[in-house]
Amino acid sequence: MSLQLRARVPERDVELDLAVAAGQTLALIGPNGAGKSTVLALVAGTLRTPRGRVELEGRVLAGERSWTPPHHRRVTTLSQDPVLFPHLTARGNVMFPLRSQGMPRARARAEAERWLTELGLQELAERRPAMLSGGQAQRVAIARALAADPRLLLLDEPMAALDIDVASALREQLRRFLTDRTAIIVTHDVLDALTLADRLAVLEEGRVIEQGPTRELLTRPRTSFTARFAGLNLVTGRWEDGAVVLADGARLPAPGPHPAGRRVHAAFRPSAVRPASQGGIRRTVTGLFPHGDLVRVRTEDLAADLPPQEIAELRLEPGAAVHLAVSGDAVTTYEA
Ligand SMILES: Nc1ncnc2c1ncn2[C@@H]1O[C@H](COP(=O)(O)OP(=O)(O)OP(=O)(O)O)[C@@H](O)[C@H]1O
Repeated sequence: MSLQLRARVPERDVELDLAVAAGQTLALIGPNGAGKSTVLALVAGTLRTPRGRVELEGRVLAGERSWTPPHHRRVTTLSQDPVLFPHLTARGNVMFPLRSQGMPRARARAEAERWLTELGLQELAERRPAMLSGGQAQRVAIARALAADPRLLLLDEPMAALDIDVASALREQLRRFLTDRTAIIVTHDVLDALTLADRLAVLEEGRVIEQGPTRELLTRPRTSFTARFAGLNLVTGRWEDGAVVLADGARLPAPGPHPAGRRVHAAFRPSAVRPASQGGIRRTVTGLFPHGDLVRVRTEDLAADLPPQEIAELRLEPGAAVHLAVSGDAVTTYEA
């Protein structure tokens, strides 16, 4: 393992045990206040706790008797808001960490040029941050972060402030750069997790509630937060004769088989859920939300994506009862 973190921060009710293998990217996801920023702060060294241990590439950065200050950790943070030096040009910003590491000026300049070119910024090398767009400034920040050759890169929602097209281009560039680097990314975006992260850790109330390979977790989620992040419905029940029987007795026909009576999860997309004239799963509508050219109908625990015409015909509105059916071949089942 390249990074190992084991820490308790009692004043935040956070207790974590996380590891990232060398060359891998771990995505941290979870609701507000789950502890994601706390992890980044512990690793970057901006938060110190007596009950914590952080090891990077076999070196103890924080332990009972040792402490490496943030600027000696070779850990670089890239946040949503690129913090560039306003008085330096784009090139000057990228050169800065290299010069601080003692690199001679001419070599630092050549290195900076190389990274600016990698990120398609060669034309903007002379510009100061005030003359750059948000996306350009973020690319300069990435060039600066990568030029410093960190042992670990911490990405704190790096695309959150950018518009969709810019974010998508930048995500692709980050994907290339992260291929063999060790990194942690905090994100609320499933695309970031899918394209950038080898593994996913789900945090809730200061604890890791689920972790594993990204694709595995996003196709077979085990918690409602992960399912929602993956855009899936998740229900749990007992397996009986080709169906998952939910707590309220509703039957969800699904592919198996599983041992009779075994507790199983069933995951399926909201687009696989249809209104049923009768029978099916009876639920109450809790909210309606625009979703592309469809409307996402939310109930207590299930979501269905339906055309607006159908919403009107069925008079679906918050508080209305609805019967739902799920096409069995769209359901994935796995043991709980
Ligand atoms: N400076 C602080 N002092 C004390 N408690 C804090 C501080 N910062 C955060 N906390 C608490 O620590 C817990 C974890 O917060 P943290 O900021 O790590 O969550 P997060 O997952 O990053 O949330 P968000 O998605 O809102 O950024 C929360 O209960 C929060 O209230």
